Amino acid sequence: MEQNTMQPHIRCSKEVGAAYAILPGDPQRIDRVLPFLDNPAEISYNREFRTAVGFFRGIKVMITSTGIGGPSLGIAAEELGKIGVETLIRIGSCGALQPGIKLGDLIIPAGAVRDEGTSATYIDKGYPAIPDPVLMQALLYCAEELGYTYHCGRIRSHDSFYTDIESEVDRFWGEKGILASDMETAPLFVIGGLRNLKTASVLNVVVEKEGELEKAINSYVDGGQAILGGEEKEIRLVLEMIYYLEQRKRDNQQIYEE
Ligand SMILES: O=P(O)(O)O[C@H]1O[C@H](CO)[C@@H](O)[C@H]1O
Ligand SMILES: O=c1cc[nH]c(=O)[nH]1
Repeated sequence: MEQNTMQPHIRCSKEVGAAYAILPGDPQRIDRVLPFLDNPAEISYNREFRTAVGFFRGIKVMITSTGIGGPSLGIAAEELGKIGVETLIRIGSCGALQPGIKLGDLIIPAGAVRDEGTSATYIDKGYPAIPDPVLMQALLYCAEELGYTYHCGRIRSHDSFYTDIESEVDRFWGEKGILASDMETAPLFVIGGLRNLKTASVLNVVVEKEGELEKAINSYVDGGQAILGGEEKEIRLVLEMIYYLEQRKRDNQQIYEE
């Protein structure tokens, strides 16, 4: 498919001209990113895929929601790659699997257990679900600079919420040192690796370990303060990281040209 072809699901083409895409699951999270940007504009909304563009300190970014789960994340990531996006960073929510991780803390995944179906349709489970190392290093640096509480380590991406064994499964992975669960990070990392896209993820904790899942997610939707604070931090962190990367690129170019 030609790169400038209108993509069937995200309904965007190469005309957008952004190298960076920020990926919330929830289309409404885009409303909380737009106040950080200059000249923000929504450019498409089809199914769960809502896209807006804007500028952060002069850098063009697009924000595309991916919906819930690996299949729709996979469609969004593939179509974004086809229109020339090079770097995809998820801003998601997650449930903590370790004690001491609090609502609104940030998780920076260094890898993800591939406990979902989408990435398995691409390649054997032995293929690692890991972020781009440069992006991860930049996220850690910027989180330190911003003074945010974060936890970096392994997470798990899953496909189900309400099976009869959810709590046992969570306990199992918690005992293996897994920090948190979400549904899209592993397929994002795997598809990124296979398609030569740079990927990373930042997750906001919306359920504490063995917390009441439904109550906690209702509280997020209803505007729970700690959780919304975490969301604002993940947005700011990712934007600062994009700026930091662009500054570094510019400095390196200057050194090269001198
Ligand atoms: O808040 P988002 O980014 O959608 O992420 C999490 O929330 C959804 C489930 O409530 C899943 O998509 C999960 O990964
Ligand atoms: O356990 C959880 C909690 C929030 N979101 C998820 O994807 N999983």
